[in-house]
Amino acid sequence: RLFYHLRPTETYGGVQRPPFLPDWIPWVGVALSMAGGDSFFCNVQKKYGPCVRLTAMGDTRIFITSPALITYIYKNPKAFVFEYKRRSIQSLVFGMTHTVAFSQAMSDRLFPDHHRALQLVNIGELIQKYTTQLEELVLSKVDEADGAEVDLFEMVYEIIYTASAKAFFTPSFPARTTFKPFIAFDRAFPILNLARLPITMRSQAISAREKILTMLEEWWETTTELDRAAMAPAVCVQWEIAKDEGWSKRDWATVLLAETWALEANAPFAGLWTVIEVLRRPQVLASLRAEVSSTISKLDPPEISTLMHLSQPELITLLPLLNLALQETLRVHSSSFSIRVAEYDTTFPAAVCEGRELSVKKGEEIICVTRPGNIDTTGAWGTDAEIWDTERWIGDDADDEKGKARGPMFPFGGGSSMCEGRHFASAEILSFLAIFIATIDVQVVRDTIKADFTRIGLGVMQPKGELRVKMRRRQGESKVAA
Ligand code: HEM
Repeated sequence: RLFYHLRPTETYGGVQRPPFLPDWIPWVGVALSMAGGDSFFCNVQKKYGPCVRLTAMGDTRIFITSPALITYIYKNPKAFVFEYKRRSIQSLVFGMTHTVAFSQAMSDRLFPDHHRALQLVNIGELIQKYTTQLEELVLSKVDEADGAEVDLFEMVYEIIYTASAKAFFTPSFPARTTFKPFIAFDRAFPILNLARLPITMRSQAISAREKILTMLEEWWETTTELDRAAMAPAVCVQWEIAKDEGWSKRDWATVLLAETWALEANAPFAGLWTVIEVLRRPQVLASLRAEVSSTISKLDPPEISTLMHLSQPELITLLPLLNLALQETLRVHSSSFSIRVAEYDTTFPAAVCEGRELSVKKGEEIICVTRPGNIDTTGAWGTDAEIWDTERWIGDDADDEKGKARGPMFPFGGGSSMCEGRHFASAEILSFLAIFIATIDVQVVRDTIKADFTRIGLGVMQPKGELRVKMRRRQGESKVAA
């Protein structure tokens, strides 16, 4: 630190550069501190401001933590671009051939067509397919458990994984056999993403990826033309491009893997965290149950199935409390790094940088660290920002006497690269929560669940620990059981 303070202030084009944070471990830099918990970025922000340069795992990049600066980045998509990173992740992490990942077809067709296919107007049927799968799975799993002790974490993850994968990729998708290999690939994701790690240190992670790619490739070979036509619109549009461009079977499998990861890496954990938080608060559970029951009673027929098959906007309107519980989960349990690359030399204006301009060089990577703003107890969300509390959303605005402090949050990123799957994800999680709350009685036996900070920056955080429960179908819910 002393060394840092003795260095003259660095400038570029006459403008001050973002301060460079010192570190002591060559190459690894601050990576270990970063993965140690929330205090790292909170302390950095307090000491050096909302924009710093850090070295972690061989890369020096700009990290920004203030909502004002993050919003500025999202509002300037021509200056700060995600596309290059999206292509390189497709190649580095999912294993696509470099020439295909950087081909014209990706930018001209795949990215825009995929974006369109996931818009709200195009996912109605997909949501129906998902909820049909989900309903069957939830009820059969709970009947199977029949009061015996189970690991709720594993059960919920497997249910959402299976229902969403079968909705996207048709019931032919081998959810049962790919489940564990997919988890192994997901665990390998952070290592695969380290471009500068020597290949020998990435070999285990690459094997995990190759295993799931082979399974996806072999499954695709068994699908019929009818199956292929019944895939989610987002899959169909990409398959058309793969055929037109003559991509290899392996490259096509990497597209399927990227789709599976987008689908399964965040949403199931958002559902799971909401269940965990609700089970820890019996009063919240009672209010949510009352909301779901009262909504079901007004439907025709008055059954959980009718509720689950509503559209995403209808679910949000009819289940406002449940939606607030989900929003609170996204606030407290997400940790996203939204990555952009500077297209040209530019300057962050003083107005969004605590009164001083900071220069950015062409090609530099900028990481929008979205979490500190959500949980900073001295920030916009108030002194209890670290606590999951649906009450903070009640009331018209932050000044309302019932309402608590509220600030901005970016669980789905922002600007032109905002998450394309957010509408599907919201319907997916809400209908899962509705059926879980309406149909199941849960008795928690052991809850040692905590957040795993080692996966910082990858979206909804993953839980570690155990959630052992006993569960049964709720008594007296004949309409539901029907
Ligand atoms: C709770 C669930 C989810 C969360 C929290 C989440 C979060 C995010 C975040 C933070 C980004 C980066 C945005 C940015 O940098 O501005 C992103 C991008 C993306 N997400 Fe999601 N996501 C979720 C579910 C999904 C689902 C279900 C899909 C699709 C099946 C999906 C598809 C995508 C795609 C394609 C992108 C890249 C967008 C682009 O480059 O333009 N996501 N997501």
